[in-house]
Amino acid sequence: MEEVHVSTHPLVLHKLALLRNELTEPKKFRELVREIAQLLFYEATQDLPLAPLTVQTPLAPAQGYAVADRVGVIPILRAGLGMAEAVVEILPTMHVWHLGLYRDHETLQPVTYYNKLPAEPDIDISIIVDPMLATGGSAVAAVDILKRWGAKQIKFLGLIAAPEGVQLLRTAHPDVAIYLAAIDSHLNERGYIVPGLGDAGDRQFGTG
Ligand SMILES: O=P(O)(O)OC[C@H]1O[C@H](OP(=O)(O)OP(=O)(O)O)[C@H](O)[C@@H]1O
Ligand SMILES: O=c1cc[nH]c(=O)[nH]1
Ligand SMILES: [Mg+2]
Repeated sequence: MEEVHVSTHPLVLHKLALLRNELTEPKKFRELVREIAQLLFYEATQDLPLAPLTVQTPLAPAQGYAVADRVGVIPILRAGLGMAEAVVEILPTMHVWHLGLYRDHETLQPVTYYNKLPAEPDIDISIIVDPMLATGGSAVAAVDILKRWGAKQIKFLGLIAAPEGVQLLRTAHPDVAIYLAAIDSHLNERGYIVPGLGDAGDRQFGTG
């Protein structure tokens, strides 16, 4: 069973409070999503394998390292887009494969509307990014799709989860490590995380 990592980093906690604030407007909200995603990505990539290499400095050869595995980020549209752009800034060699899933407002079940994965997996580590892990239906569906595709090592990177979503994802896919900024109290009757931050897609894109 993989771990659930909930960040305790002061910068993450500081920025998370700003992100939750209902007065934070979309421009600032997108900036905070980007910054928190980068901090969590740093934590989620602590175990990336390295290959040694030699570089020539202006003075002498120096021992260095390069990330050895091919890493891919899979944003769940729409809300995962800002997180994907943020992590690619840190590791520009990453491939980005988009998955479109939305949650039906009545049934709360995920509906797949876009899948841009290539025929064969071309990455060693797949990192799914989506700010909200609510019922967990979307995350489980995304992992199902990646596993059917042939992905071996999968991580989930989110901002805020409900206990229900963490439980569902861990039960369905115990081999997926989960990285979060917070696990909140519960889901309300409409499937929203409480206290959460509202609708992450709407708050990033000014819709809703
Ligand atoms: O854990 P779940 O209950 O499946 O809910 C989480 C999903 O809901 C949100 O997406 P939404 O359906 O609002 O789509 P959007 O990103 O296009 O706004 C969120 O970004 C997750 O993808
Ligand atoms: O609280 C929630 C739950 C699902 N999706 C969101 O954007 N927010
Ligand atoms: Mg939404």
